[in-house]
Amino acid sequence: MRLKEIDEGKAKLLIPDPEEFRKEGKFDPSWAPVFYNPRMIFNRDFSVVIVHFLSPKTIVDALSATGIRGIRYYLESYTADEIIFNDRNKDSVELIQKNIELNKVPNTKVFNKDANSLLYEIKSDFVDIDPFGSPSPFILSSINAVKRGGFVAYTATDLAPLEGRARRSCLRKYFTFNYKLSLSKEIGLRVLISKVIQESAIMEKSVYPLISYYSDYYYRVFFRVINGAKKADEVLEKLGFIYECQDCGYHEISHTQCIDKCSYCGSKNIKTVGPLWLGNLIDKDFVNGLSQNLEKFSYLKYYDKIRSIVDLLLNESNYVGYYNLDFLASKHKTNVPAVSKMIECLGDASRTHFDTKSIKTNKKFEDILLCIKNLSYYR
Ligand SMILES: C[S@@+](CC[C@H](N)C(=O)[O-])C[C@H]1O[C@@H](n2cnc3c(N)ncnc32)[C@H](O)[C@@H]1O
Repeated sequence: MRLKEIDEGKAKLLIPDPEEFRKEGKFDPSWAPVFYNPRMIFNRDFSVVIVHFLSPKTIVDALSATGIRGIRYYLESYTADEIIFNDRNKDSVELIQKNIELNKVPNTKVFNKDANSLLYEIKSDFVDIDPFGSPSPFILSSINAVKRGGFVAYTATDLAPLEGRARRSCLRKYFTFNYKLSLSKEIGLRVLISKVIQESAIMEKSVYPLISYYSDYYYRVFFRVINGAKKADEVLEKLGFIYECQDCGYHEISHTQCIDKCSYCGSKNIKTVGPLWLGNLIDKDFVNGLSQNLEKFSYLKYYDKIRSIVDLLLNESNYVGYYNLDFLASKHKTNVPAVSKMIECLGDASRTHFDTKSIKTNKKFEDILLCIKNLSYYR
């Protein structure tokens, strides 16, 4: 394999030369013997920031590929004494060794194991799971590997099941009865969180989302892990269901799946999704602290994007209701109002990072419909 040296953040990185694996002028990172995806630089930039504020002393990069994550955590998050790298692919492990040397990372261990077997042998302050597709096969083992009071993060790129487009796959991987709804971008993240909560509860542990978001083609969630059966029971209480009326567009949460009609218009044409997480998607104190000290990461390629998503996450976390304006306008046969006009009309609402055509608000459904109708009339 021919190697090429690139820079990412403060790291120098050897990756398989894409030119060698190009087919008919095209290149996909999965065609190379070791995986390196430049489309995930934002994910890694943001992770470097978040990990800095978590301050773990030991880190496991359980699915390392080139080793870029663990190396960047050492070079840029400035908190870890020891980084453990792992990949079941032998070519990866050879490249990880070279990249560790290139970046002079001390105190490392590199394993060539199945991540699940490794994660049952070790304990760490922070475990990062960044798989191809769903993180579900690694949830139980990764929670097991987190030390008391530690942290775990997951990337999930399998949006089709999470957003309800692949319903059977969602049931298999997340044990959620899912449908594609107008608020499925947010629901997908809540389905993923619900699965992690359920798996943790098996081990009498509970997890709390510190920061979670959607970007490009994936979800990313960082959790704090707490021990104790009682706490696990309390978190499970916050799992539930949500239904969306296919006639009027109203949606409501419920703690039971047995909902037979829309409580706004009485229609029986409703779709119910669950179990899913009904609690907060971020820990406001944690994200506020991160937001106030973000400047030290202004050298990052995606600093501006991190700043804007952090601001949006904080703002939208004040609201529960999620309304896609295209969907509501189609149900009520109005023009689609501009998001800015809807926010102005409601007075108390936010844009959402999930989708540029949706808003978040705690206003009553009647008020939302009134704004849509008035804005449509005056267009
Ligand atoms: C999406 S890539 C990781 C990308 C990397 N974290 C990054 O930021 O560039 C997933 C990696 O997991 C490895 N992998 C897949 N299944 C595994 C398993 N069960 N145990 C260990 N490694 C595995 C693959 O070889 C691949 O290198």
